[in-house]
Amino acid sequence: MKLFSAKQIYKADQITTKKQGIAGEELMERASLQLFNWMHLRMQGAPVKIHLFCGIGNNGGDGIALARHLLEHGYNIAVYVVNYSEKRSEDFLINLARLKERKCWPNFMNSDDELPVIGKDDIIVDGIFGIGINRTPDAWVIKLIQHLNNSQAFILSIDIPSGLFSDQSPKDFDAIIKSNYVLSFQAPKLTFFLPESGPYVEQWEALDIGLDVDYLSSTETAYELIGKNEVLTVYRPREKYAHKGTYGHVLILGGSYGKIGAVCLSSKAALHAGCGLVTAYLPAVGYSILQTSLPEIMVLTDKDEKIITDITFEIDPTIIGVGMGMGTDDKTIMAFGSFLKSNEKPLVLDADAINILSKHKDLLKHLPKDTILTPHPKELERLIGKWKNDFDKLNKVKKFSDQHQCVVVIKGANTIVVQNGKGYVNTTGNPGMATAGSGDVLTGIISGLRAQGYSALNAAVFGVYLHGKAGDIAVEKTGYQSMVATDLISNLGNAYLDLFQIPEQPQPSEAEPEAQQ
Ligand SMILES: NC(=O)C1=CN([C@@H]2O[C@H](COP(=O)(O)OP(=O)(O)OC[C@H]3O[C@@H](n4cnc5c(N)ncnc54)[C@H](OP(=O)(O)O)[C@@H]3O)[C@@H](O)[C@H]2O)[C@@H](O)CC1
Ligand SMILES: Nc1ncnc2c1ncn2[C@@H]1O[C@H](COP(=O)(O)OP(=O)(O)O)[C@@H](O)[C@H]1O
Ligand SMILES: [K+]
Repeated sequence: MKLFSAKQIYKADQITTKKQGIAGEELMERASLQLFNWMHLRMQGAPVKIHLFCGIGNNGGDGIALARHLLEHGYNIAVYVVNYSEKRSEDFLINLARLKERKCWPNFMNSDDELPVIGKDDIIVDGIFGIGINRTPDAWVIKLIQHLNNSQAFILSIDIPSGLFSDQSPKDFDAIIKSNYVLSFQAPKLTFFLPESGPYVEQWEALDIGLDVDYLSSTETAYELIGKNEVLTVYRPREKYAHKGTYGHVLILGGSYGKIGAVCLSSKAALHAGCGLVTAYLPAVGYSILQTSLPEIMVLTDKDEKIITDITFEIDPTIIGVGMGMGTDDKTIMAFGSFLKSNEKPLVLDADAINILSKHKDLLKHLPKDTILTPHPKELERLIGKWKNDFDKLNKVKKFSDQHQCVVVIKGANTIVVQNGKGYVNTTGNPGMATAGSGDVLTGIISGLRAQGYSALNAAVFGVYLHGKAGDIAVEKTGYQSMVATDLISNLGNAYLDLFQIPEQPQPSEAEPEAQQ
């Protein structure tokens, strides 16, 4: 699903009204009817108090139009106009007049007004600011936002939580509505998925308001949301006459004394991701551990007992995954440096391989094109330096990936894969995955996919999706706290199977007569 910028949404709005020959207020009417239908379906006329807080722009206009529909269906509403500017939008004014015609008089709130009492079982509709916010709100509006956040009432935001900017980071995090549910027009916004602003969106849903389909489908966006539909388009089916050579040979290179487990996890994950062969290359101490615990995996050892000191081998792998548990001993750095200078195989680099690159930036020029790097936030900071906020981080990563022609996997709650100036935002995964070794599993999965012939970008995007999906399936049996990295590997098969599961269709109830032929 495309993640449009505010500029693109305004453009879609313009093109839609022009092509469909409708006025802006008709589009607002469509939007507010969608909001109303969503609420009415769930509330079925329940007499719960609904407080609608509306700004003076089009987001407020949506709120005022929604208030009219709720009123006409007998809902118990209170409408407030948050009067933060004199510049009211035209469509807001049209809808305000329509509401007044129905004898509903909003409460006009100004800076020195008392804050309204809100019960914790009430519902708040947040239509204060939409994607048109362009500066930090005034202090009294921030006070109102805080008051709503502290009310414990359920908050339903129109389009975007008020105070969040769709394409940049807010400066004041006290000035943002903490939404329980966001009904976002046409598509969600990138900001819903970033670590700083994501916590303001508990749940979201996109409402189709019929924006021009040609514009939406032909417009390139800087970010895309990755779900099942998107990964199904890259999935490569297994062929009947295939043999293990068809699916590539992964070499997993890493480990040090006390961290052999990292190599075990990556190697096993690569195999479960479907590659034909896996060899692990690790310090001698790891030999028996690997051969005993993972009989399907071949092992090569360094001459050193505890660390990697020399990376040379006779085998011909399809792709090499490096860095898990490897350490940053001087001898390992030397070995990794000379390996990079002579290597021509595609690479997936994680953990200490990234840490070494961060300290020895001269080595970056030896990365083969399309190398995949999978840093967690600390490793990323070592690699690209500190960032001011999430948007600054994304821009820095795009620059780094362009400069070094690589794919960067920004790991986190919504992992984002970056290549060629575009970001792919993953939707699977859960906090149970914040556990030792889950990153090692991801490197293994991506390496396993790359070996099977997936492009670097597709291996990263699909690998991140499968990893998260395996976590989502695993958590149903383990719960968040007791999930461990091995559970991700055990559920990788289920994650593959889930790709082809069709959601169950609701069955007609027995009471309903069957349709006549
Ligand atoms: N195609 C779609 O998706 C459709 C979208 N629709 C809806 O339109 C919404 C966008 O509406 P919008 O452009 O009128 O902006 P909105 O967010 O209501 O802000 C109002 C104005 O306030 C101002 N302002 C900004 N920051 C401020 C601040 N801190 N303190 C004080 N003032 C501030 C600023 O004006 P300025 O003062 O800068 O001139 C701004 O213009 C969108 O989110 C969706 O709900 C639907 O109606 C149907 C189709
Ligand atoms: N809250 C979360 N939601 C979803 N995924 C998460 C969350 N926390 C961590 N993960 C995922 O778990 C993995 C952790 O990687 P990493 O920190 O490198 O672990 P390790 O070094 O222990 O192997 C990443 O793929 C990350 O995206
Ligand atoms: K809003």
